[in-house]
Amino acid sequence: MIRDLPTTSTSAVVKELLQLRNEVGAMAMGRVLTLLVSVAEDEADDAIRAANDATRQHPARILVLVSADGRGRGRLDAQIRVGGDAGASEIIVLRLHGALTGQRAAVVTPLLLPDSPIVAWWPGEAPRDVASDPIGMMAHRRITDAAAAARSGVAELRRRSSTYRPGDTDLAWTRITRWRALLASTLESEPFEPVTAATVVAEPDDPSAELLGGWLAHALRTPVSIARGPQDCGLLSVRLERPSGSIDLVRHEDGTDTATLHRVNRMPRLVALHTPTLAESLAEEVRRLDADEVYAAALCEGTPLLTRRRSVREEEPGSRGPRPEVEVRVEDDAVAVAEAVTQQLVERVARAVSDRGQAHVVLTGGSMGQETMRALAARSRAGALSAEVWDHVHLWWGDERFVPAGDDDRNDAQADAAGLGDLPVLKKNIHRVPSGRDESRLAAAAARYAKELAASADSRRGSAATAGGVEVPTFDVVMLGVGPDAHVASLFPGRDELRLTDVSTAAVVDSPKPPPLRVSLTVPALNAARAVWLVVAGAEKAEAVSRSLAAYDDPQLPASWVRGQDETVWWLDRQAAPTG
Ligand SMILES: O=C(O)[C@H](O)[C@@H](O)[C@H](O)[C@H](O)COP(=O)(O)O
Repeated sequence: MIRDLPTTSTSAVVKELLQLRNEVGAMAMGRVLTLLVSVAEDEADDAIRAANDATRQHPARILVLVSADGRGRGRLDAQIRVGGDAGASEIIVLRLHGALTGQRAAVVTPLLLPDSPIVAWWPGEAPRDVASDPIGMMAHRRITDAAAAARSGVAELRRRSSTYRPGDTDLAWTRITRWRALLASTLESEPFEPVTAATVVAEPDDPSAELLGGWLAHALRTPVSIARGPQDCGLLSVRLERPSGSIDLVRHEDGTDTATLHRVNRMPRLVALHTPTLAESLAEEVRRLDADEVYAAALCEGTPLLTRRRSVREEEPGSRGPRPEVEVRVEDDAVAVAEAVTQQLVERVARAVSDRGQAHVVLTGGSMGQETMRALAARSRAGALSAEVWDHVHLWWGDERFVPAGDDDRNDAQADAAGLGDLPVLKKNIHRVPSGRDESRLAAAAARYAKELAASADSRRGSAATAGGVEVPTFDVVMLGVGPDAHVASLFPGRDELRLTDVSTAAVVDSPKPPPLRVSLTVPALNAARAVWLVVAGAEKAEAVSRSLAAYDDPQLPASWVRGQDETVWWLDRQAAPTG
């Protein structure tokens, strides 16, 4: 039953309410909780809906104070809903106009039940100090939502922290309950090792990430950094570093409410990671009346300890201005492409060694990986670079198939067969990706490769500052073959690995191109290179090439994500080159 009372008074509302309760058969009002909602007009409908849903599981009266229009004469419009129209209880909506907007506590007091608990909720903007606000002062608990504030969510949390009083809570905190539960249960299982550092990756200015980081910093007494992920990605991943390797909880961005938990020596585990709706979060908070001490510690003691990192891939398309320049070079056929590429490669290597004392080159697998290795071996045999130069050359792979050492399927074995052994490179400078066949060992292999990359990271990239992040040598040249689906390395279309921003390697399972298990460098690791060269031949690649050239960070076209710091070159044969 719904009763509208336009231009009314609080005493008239009380009278009407008593009468309605009699008519519909009043529910027991004894100790029922009152949810006091303070909201602006444009947010009122959503808030009432969420409050109604939330209190279906946990019966409560809902008293909504809508600040309609602050100008003009004071006026009160009311609406009362009881029975079926009010879910589990009763809803009283009070629309305040003019001077009455400043007297919300006085308006609402006659409608409160003696001795019954009060929870105050500000779905949008909240007062600076909620506990000192007249409405907040009446309440046992005060629920804010930093994510809904008009100003920066992180700045809003700082306010909450500086004015915190027991009983305060924030829905940005409630939204991470499941994250906390998953991380806590992972740490409670073997191996019981201390966490030495942690990183939370999230969209910029995400208050939930801030609170999760604060919780980790306080609970684990460890350095925690917040790294920027792509705009609008929400809370993306958490990495906990331990001596035996890291734990990574990575949310899937495909709307499935799932995540993958990666741990050393364990199979990656698919876990449910539901992001609660507004009503669900509210229901969780309405359920308790005691102060949330864990929230208090995360907010007040943890968040001030956080450090901030910019991810290497700093912003998303659109916010980054025009697409970076790429160069396209076309040769007659695959052999000519390999010739041209390796001619440039030896020049770059010589220059790098003379300028910086070493050269780091990333090799590709696939058909062009073999073609370029054959050409490079021939150049080396012809004396293209002196032994002193070769002594300072490091070779890496952009990806590797996770099969046993020496298996014909391995990219390094194919490079060996194509003449790698003819290059006078020091054995210790040939950085092969760890081999194996067992999926349970894949994450550890990726982690080991990341460690090896980090050990070669030069100081210019600030190894200390990037602990737990993308630590790789500044590659002089990264060569990448491109698949007909536009994959590069083992970064396949639409897959989560493409969006990793703060790890240098990814363990890939279920690769659409066989074999299924692979280790790949990530986009930030590849893009840390001075030069990224996409090396492609064959008509079957033409479509992938032209679509990738026209795109920019398209999740369906991994080749459109890679680019070098100084240059990005597409080396194509005629068949792969776009026509016209
Ligand atoms: O391990 C791999 O499969 C590769 O490293 C892969 O990224 C390759 O470079 C492309 O798939 C192109 O391969 P093709 O040139 O053989 O098509």
